[in-house]
Amino acid sequence: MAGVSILPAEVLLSKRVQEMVLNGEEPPAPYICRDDEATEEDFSPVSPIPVIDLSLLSEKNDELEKLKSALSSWGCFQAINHGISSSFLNKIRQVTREFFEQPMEEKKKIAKTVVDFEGYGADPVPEEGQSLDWSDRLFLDVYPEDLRKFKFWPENPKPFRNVLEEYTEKIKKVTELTSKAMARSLNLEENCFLNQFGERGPLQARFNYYSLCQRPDRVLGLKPHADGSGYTIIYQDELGLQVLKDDKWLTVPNLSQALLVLMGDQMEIMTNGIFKSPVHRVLSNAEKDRISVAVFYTPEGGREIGPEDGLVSEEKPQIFKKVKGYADIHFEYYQRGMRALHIAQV
Ligand SMILES: O=C(O)CCC(=O)C(=O)O
Ligand SMILES: [Fe+2]
Repeated sequence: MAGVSILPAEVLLSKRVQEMVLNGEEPPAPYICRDDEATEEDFSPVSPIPVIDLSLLSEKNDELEKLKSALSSWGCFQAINHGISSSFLNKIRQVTREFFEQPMEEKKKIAKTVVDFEGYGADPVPEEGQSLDWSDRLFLDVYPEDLRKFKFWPENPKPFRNVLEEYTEKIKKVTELTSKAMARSLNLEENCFLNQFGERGPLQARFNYYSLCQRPDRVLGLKPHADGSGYTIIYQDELGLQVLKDDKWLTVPNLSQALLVLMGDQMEIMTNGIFKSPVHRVLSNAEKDRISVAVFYTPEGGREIGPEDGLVSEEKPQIFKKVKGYADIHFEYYQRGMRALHIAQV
């Protein structure tokens, strides 16, 4: 292979993918993670991920049943009528795109190091042998408000900060509505999941920029993983996200008004395995760049979470035990390219 890179991941991760693309560089070896011939499957038609109308979930009706079925089989659904207008979603899209379009010097004002989480850059360096993602990120803690570190919030584009503050408030409402509806769909007291998350259950926003790639058959925008969150709410502006279902990669449709609600491992634990935390990944694309904004909703770190009592019985034995600090354990495994859910198994 021409131009095999001997640069260690630390060095590569201190350089932005967007810079390499602008310089016309081919993906260096640590990014190469695919030599399969999966490209035909890659561009398979979008899949029938259930669409749930959040405005219909306040009553007991078919929509609740649909929600339960979606989360038990797919582990995700496309939420519509979630209370965030398309014009506001457009604003989030615009400030995200404008942020990444700025010159590198501007973005580097809020650069993170390769060991940090918050700020602009790449994920922390994974364990040796793990491939790198063909994407750049801006990661920010957005809730609770007193945990915001404004030194990492972009000053430009100017509206970024206000738009993100408003988006956080709106997403917080979506999590309240969704958490209650999920509980009711399982015949549980509606606040049970919210109580497990805790009042200060954090929201973290990850703005992802997936640059064009001339070798989409060799790299991934984001490697296969399941989220360590309670659940994650994703806005995307182009196709690329795929969910693994019955051993097949299925593309999440790009509905302009929808938000994808995707279960993380901690909801799988809290529902005693009824809701599934799906493995997902993001493809690279040679023709269209892509942004997504993923907001992770996670139980407070110091709290013990576990299966709801109402979901455990003689017929449905407890399959997960109570765990604390799961997100950190998840991350350690993620860095090794592994899932962590087994550590919570009984
Ligand atoms: O970019 C996406 O659509 C998904 C992002 C994602 O899975 C993540 O940030 O964990
Ligand atoms: Fe994810």
